[in-house]
Amino acid sequence: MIEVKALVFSYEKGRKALKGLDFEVEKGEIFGFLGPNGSGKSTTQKILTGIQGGYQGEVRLMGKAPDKTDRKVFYQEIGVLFEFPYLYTNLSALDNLKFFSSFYSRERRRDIMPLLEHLEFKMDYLKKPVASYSKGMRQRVSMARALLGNPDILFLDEPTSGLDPSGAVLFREIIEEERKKGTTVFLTTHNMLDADLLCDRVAFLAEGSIAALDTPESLKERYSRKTVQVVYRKDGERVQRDFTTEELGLSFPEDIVSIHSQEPTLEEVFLKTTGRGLTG
Ligand SMILES: Nc1ncnc2c1ncn2[C@@H]1O[C@H](COP(=O)(O)OP(=O)(O)OP(=O)(O)O)[C@@H](O)[C@H]1O
Repeated sequence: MIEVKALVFSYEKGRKALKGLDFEVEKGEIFGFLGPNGSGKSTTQKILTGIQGGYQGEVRLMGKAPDKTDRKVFYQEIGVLFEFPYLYTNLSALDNLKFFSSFYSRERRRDIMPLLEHLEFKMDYLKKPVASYSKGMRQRVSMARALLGNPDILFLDEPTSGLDPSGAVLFREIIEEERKKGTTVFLTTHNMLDADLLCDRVAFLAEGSIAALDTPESLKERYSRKTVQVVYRKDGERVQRDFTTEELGLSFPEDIVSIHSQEPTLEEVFLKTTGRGLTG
């Protein structure tokens, strides 16, 4: 669905924002694109969605170069939820969605009301201006806008940002449902939990290059310390120590308080792979 080969892009001469990206995303895959500020996520997203041209290398979405294909057709095929607000804040959710809906063909267009209900949008706000909505409510309308045309590829930038925990769970369920229908999802995020729970594969981006690309499970296994943290009591004292599983044996002699396996989090793997945190 998405093919990227040797993608290089510079905003200024002699300074590459993207230094040769290679990756492919299969149909129906949820692909995570993770990186700290300034690593090149937005640039990649702009190129993939046809907003930015002038790159070197090859980019194909459904076999077509996004900056050179017929825009009218292309924008029917993709759905976009980007971080910057792209709703008319003086209009209501209903008017925004009616307006955006008019761009889609009858076959693609989804009914607005069931979509908003599914996103648990508070209906008493339906006709109030978006400017009066909370961040979570705006995010629901933005997601409705992204899904309105039943896209083949869904671009999501920090989809759960501004949502409370139950809203985040709902959004993850909805993203999963989309994937089950065969939608390909390109997810840009700092949120390691979203990446871990949702993504089939993730790419770690650092300074314009992909530092690692694999399933969350494989990445974590690769950096697993293969130790178990045991808290036990010895001579009345609480002791905490890491043991290999062999060391531990089955007949651990002490009075065990708790045992924790030492699987790294995706965040720790990111730090090890790129040498940087996700936030700076
Ligand atoms: N319009 C622009 N003109 C010049 N340089 C730019 C422009 N936009 C981005 N850059 C530079 O390109 C590099 C990649 O930026 P990009 O916005 O793609 O990163 P990002 O990973 O999306 O960051 P963030 O998480 O902050 O959105 C950075 O060094 C940035 O300063």
